[in-house]
Amino acid sequence: MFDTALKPVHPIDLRTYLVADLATIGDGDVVRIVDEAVAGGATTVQIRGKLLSDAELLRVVTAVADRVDGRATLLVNDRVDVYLAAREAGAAVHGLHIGQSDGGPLEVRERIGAHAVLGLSAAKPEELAAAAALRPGVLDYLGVGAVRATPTKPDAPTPLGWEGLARAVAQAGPLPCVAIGGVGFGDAAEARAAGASGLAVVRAICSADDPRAAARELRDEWDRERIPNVLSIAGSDPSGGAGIQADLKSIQATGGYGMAAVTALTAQNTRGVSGVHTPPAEFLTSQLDAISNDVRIDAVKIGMLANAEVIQAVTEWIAALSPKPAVVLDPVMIATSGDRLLDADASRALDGLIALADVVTPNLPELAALLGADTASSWDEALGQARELASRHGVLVLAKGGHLDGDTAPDALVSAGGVVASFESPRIATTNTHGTGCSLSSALATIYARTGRGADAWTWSARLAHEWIHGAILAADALEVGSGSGPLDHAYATRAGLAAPRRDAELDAWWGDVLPIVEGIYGDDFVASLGDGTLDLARFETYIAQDSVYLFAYSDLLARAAELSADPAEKAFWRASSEAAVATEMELHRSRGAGERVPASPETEAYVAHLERAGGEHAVLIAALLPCFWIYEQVGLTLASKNHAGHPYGDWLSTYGSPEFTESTRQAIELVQRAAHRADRATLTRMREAFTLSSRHERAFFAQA
Ligand SMILES: Nc1ncnc2c1ncn2[C@@H]1O[C@H](COP(=O)(O)OP(=O)(O)OP(=O)(O)O)[C@@H](O)[C@H]1O
Ligand SMILES: Cc1ncc(CO)c(N)n1
Ligand SMILES: [Mg+2]
Repeated sequence: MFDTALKPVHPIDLRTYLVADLATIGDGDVVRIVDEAVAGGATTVQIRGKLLSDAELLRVVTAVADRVDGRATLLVNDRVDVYLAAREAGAAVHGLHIGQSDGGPLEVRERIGAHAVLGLSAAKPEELAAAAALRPGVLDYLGVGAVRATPTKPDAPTPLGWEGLARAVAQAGPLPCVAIGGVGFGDAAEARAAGASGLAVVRAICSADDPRAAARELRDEWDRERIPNVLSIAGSDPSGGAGIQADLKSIQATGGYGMAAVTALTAQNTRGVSGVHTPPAEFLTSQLDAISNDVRIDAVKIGMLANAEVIQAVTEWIAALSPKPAVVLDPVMIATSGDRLLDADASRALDGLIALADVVTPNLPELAALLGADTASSWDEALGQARELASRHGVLVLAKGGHLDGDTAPDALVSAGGVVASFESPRIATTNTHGTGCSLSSALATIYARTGRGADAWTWSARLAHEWIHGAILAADALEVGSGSGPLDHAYATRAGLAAPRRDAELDAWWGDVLPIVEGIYGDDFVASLGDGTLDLARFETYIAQDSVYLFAYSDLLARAAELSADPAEKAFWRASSEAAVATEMELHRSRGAGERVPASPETEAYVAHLERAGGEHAVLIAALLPCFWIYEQVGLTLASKNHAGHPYGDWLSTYGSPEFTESTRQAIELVQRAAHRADRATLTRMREAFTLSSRHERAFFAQA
């Protein structure tokens, strides 16, 4: 028997929400359809029977509840009496979903008690604001739509579209929202980008020949974070610091399933390479065929290739793959020890393989060798060479500055058009950097395969890979491997988790949560046209006027973060950020002659209200403040390459694409990360929710213009 008095332990799972609409199902077998859908992965089921009498609906609900028996959240549409009667009868039914006209949520909540689930349909700004203003515990979620015009809800107001959904989700405040109305297969990415917590479908499952397969497909699409299968094609380094050994550790550490085909065997340790044995290239082809004949390959990382025959074998095998996986080529030529790992005459053969890669990750000597040029002596020179290589092969180049001296270790993602994004971090004073390049390229391939979608996926993946490798190098000195240039600690995040709950991966996970929302921001025409300068000036001024209102409130909240900070250095950072926010705002608006302050829009009000709500608790407040740094920095970095003299919005692009803003973002990330280390589980959950909510508000803020 299912105890409906107990609220589901976890918040309601809206990911794959089936509306079993009896009018659509007609004389189909609703119990079978629901049972199949739940078996396929439907997480919540709503029984809707507009034309049935209470008695008829009760019979259906009871029958479905008996079959589902708590394997999914079961809700009744509209009919409070039917829900209460079913619960009285001990049926496994959790609650209700009501419309705007079905009596207010407060009365319904009174009648069904605190533990039942209650969802409400909402779409218009006033409906959303009213729902968000209710005290916690009245509503559990909102059904927001119709996203598209749909025959099953002919009386719905004009469709929201995806940007309308994003605005609605932001105005819903802390309430999770399920997107409904004309949505189905292929919509998960957009719905996630809008900040929704799931997709509600009618026909996609009710009218499917195979409801289980339909539900499974919707669920898999929503859970897009598959574990990617990543294949390393590289050499063996028995000391474990580089080659396939490092690749497998890196792939696993960054969320993939690692496989490896061996191109060459080296006799190697932390002091150098004492021998190389390269089996016949035909045997490599046998290894590769064994994999591609059996395993879905999501990404390939190519490392040491040894000679021209091996390069040819790999080129032919990659060219024949269909569908083509993401390909990262680490052009390994010289080991950290200086020993050659690629025959001198083989560099030319590499050109054919580079053309098949998505990203090439040369260090400075390799970059020069690929161009037949001298090794760059400065970072700017290296960037020029990277751009040359990118345009020659139509490939992205992740130029690595590890070999430079100086107090930072810069990396940069470069395309034929120039620098797409750069990632600076302090150079770590250690000699244990054996295999950093192998590890970085494997991490990049894996993170891309795990999270990559859309135009800037390589940028985010490169950023996450860069942050991951930084942690692995920082942790290297704790290892005791060899007397030369030692390896990294690829397992640092997991190892740390074993000892004390270090949560470096925590913010990676938070960023993963909001990645789709950030992608949505890139997809909105406001940001795209801001970047290429075609944005209508009036729209930009609307945005800037609201930004002025927001920055004033935001600077107060940064000052509050300073007050709440215990650590003097942290206090100083938030206070400086508060002053910078006002200064930025004054500068941007003064230079544009913005008039007096305009009243706050609903989006601005909702965002500031959210930050105010977070303002009581230091850790939650700084988590809520972080997206304004991090998302603006990402947008700024991504648009930076579109900046030029005379760009109509060059001031905005320069502000948010500047190294100073990147540095303050990095500091803000570190401070929130530190607070996350100290937080207990409940606080961490509140921090993560605040971070996600702010990200939604960021998207709505851009979209309002
Ligand atoms: N001392 C350091 N401090 C911080 N980051 C570093 C340091 N050395 C290397 N890195 C980073 O490690 C990554 C690999 O860069 P590097 O130039 O070492 O590649 P590589 O020479 O191909 O490495 P290897 O050939 O040993 O695998 C880059 O992201 C770089 O910024
Ligand atoms: C096998 C192998 N591949 C790559 C490198 C590059 O570091 C290395 N040292 N050894
Ligand atoms: Mg290397």
